[in-house]
Amino acid sequence: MRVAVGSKNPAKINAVKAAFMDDPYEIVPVDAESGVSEQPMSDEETIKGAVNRAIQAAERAGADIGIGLEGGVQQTPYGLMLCNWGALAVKGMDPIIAGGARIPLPDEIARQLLLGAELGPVMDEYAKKQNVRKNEGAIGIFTNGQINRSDMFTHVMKLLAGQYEYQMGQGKKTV
Ligand SMILES: O=P(O)(O)OP(=O)(O)OP(=O)(O)OC[C@H]1O[C@@H](n2cnc3c(O)ncnc32)[C@H](O)[C@@H]1O
Ligand SMILES: [Mg+2]
Repeated sequence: MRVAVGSKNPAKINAVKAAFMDDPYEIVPVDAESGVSEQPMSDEETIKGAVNRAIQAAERAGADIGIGLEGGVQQTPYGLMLCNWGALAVKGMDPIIAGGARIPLPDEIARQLLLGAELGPVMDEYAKKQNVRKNEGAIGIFTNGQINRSDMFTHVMKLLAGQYEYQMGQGKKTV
């Protein structure tokens, strides 16, 4: 079964591989547009990005299942939180969604995002590293390496794959 992932980011692709490890699955990374801003600023926008990527990835790769993983931030009374969402799309079914772990961003990072900067470059400058977004991610830096971006997306992927299996088991039909 072909599983298309709407991203070429290794932190995301590794997470999809971890959830669809078994033989019948072939993982196909493809470029897909999120259709939302480069830096989504709410859960709603981030979910929309994940769903758009999932649908487009499945279409572009002619795959049975499309996966979209999207990172963003959400303002809360406790600070600007990192938020991450995943979507799994199968033709004829409503997209399945699942959210990732969240932590507040330090004020110094939040301030820059609220002024319009993107988290990727802000994190590289802060950590004095390159491509943090493709490696440990902001979540890896701010959890002292306890949970990296791939771990976090792996959890999201298990939430997606598990809901998909459950719905299939309940006899939900695809058209
Ligand atoms: O190639 P794609 O799949 O687009 O992967 P990406 O790393 O750009 O990831 P997203 O588009 O999902 O994330 C939206 C923005 O937030 C940044 N971002 C999200 N989570 C991050 C993290 O954990 N560490 C660093 N940057 C992150 C990312 O660089 C983008 O600017
Ligand atoms: Mg991006």
